[in-house]
Amino acid sequence: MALSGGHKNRGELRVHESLDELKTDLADYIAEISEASVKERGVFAIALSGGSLIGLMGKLCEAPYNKTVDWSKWYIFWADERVVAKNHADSNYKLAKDGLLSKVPVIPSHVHSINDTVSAEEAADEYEFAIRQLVKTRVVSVSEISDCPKFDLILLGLGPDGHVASLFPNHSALNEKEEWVTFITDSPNRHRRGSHSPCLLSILHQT
Ligand SMILES: O=C(O)[C@H](O)[C@@H](O)[C@H](O)[C@H](O)COP(=O)(O)O
Repeated sequence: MALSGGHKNRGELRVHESLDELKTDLADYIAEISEASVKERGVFAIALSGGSLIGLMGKLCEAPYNKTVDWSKWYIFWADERVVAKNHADSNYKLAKDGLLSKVPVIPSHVHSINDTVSAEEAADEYEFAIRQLVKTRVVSVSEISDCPKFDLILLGLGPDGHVASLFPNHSALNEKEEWVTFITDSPNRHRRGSHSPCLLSILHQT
């Protein structure tokens, strides 16, 4: 693994020689952050996205992580979700459930998926409300400089055009300042995944 970067406060860039090395490093990294959060706050709040991420997290389902990670302290959220049923092939919840959550002992009530039985607008409002409640009880921390939620870890893939979650470069959704969760009606992602997944929900604010 090569490390580069070094810009103050810009984080660290890790370049891996192989997919296997990347998967191991990612599992180690997540396990480390989880342990530190549980030690400091008693819980670990993680937000997932879709794409290749869940496949890359696969080692967490294997030894030693499946036994050493304190799964009972995990609270799981989605950085973005498609407006499809939870059992639809395009659902980011289904992706995570099949590839990770059904294979480790997370507590079902700690899995905060987006409601697929109401309209997308209602689901966004409901999700924001749920996060606000969990900020109040400090399951999700709060930013020191605003009232925005601060997850212990947000894992995002990066699309070829630079999009993360369902936030695309220059999209008007990037100007949203008030809502924590929003319904994006004209996401370019719909063209990538086909007409079954026209819209997405994204958590916008994290400081
Ligand atoms: O719902 C989605 O499509 C994802 O949340 C999306 O934001 C993904 O993370 C990026 O498109 C990167 O995808 P890859 O990891 O497959 O490159």
